Amino acid sequence: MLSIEDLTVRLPHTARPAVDGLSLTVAENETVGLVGESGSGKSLTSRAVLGLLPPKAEATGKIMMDGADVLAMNRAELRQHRTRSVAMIYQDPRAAISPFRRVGDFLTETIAMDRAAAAGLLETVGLRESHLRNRPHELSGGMLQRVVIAAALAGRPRLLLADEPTTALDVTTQAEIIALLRRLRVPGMLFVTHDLELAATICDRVYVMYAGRVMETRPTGELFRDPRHPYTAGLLAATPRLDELGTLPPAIPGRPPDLLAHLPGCPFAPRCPHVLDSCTAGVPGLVGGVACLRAEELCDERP
Ligand SMILES: Nc1ncnc2c1ncn2[C@@H]1O[C@H](COP(=O)(O)OP(=O)(O)OP(=O)(O)O)[C@@H](O)[C@H]1O
Repeated sequence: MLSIEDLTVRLPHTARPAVDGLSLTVAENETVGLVGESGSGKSLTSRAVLGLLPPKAEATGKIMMDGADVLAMNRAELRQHRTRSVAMIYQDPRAAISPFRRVGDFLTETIAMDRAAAAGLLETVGLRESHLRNRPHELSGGMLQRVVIAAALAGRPRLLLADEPTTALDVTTQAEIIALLRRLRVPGMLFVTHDLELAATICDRVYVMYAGRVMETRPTGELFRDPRHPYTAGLLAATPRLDELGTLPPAIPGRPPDLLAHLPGCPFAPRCPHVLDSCTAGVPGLVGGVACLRAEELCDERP
């Protein structure tokens, strides 16, 4: 359904691309995660799929959605693409709806549907027809995210792009929204999050991204049982676990590089506990879903 091939996005006045040669696919009936720390290029990637890059950003590569290249679409094609083909839900639902408009007006005017259809959609996302009369401040963050999801579903999109859709919500509401997204069964979903654990609850496959590049991509279960890239292993080790409350997990030392840093070789090398001189000599390609020169050797060393 979605096939991104060698996508590179450069922003003005930067030393390296914010998205650097990224390839990714989402097949029919698949939920795919795009996971990484802040600044790794996840949001730019999902915005590129919508054809919504910042002004002056230069994108190369291909973003094929059901056979059509998003990067080559004209305005009319993009409009069609953004309603019928892909829809996006963002982190903050309050930013998506004007505080002065009633839910019903938002759905019927923005999305051009009648009230009966709007009421039907609200029901689909677990709200009632009476919520059509509410203004945003009368609803909780979770209810408002349901309204935004209803709006995203209106054009019956093939692909739902969910960019940190639960990050602004409390844990219980987060679980409800995840359950709703699973239940909706949109034909395909790209789920963007910094939270590897959360990705595991909903995604079939995960792409782990760092400094604009894919570090590791494998089916979710495998990635969790047996992370092969030192970055994935670091992210997993840094995730707080419910059964170990009270102890802080070890964070990956250092910080992700900014876009002004030149990065010869593996971008994770400066933070990697297994770095060798050869790691900075050239950029490692993805082999068996892992972009690490030492992946096999490290795997063999493990107990
Ligand atoms: N409009 C913009 N103008 C300038 N720089 C930008 C813009 N959008 C993103 N960037 C930069 O591009 C890089 C990738 O950003 P992006 O938002 O895609 O990362 P992310 O992984 O989604 O992180 P976060 O979770 O913090 O949003 C960052 O260094 C960011 O500062």
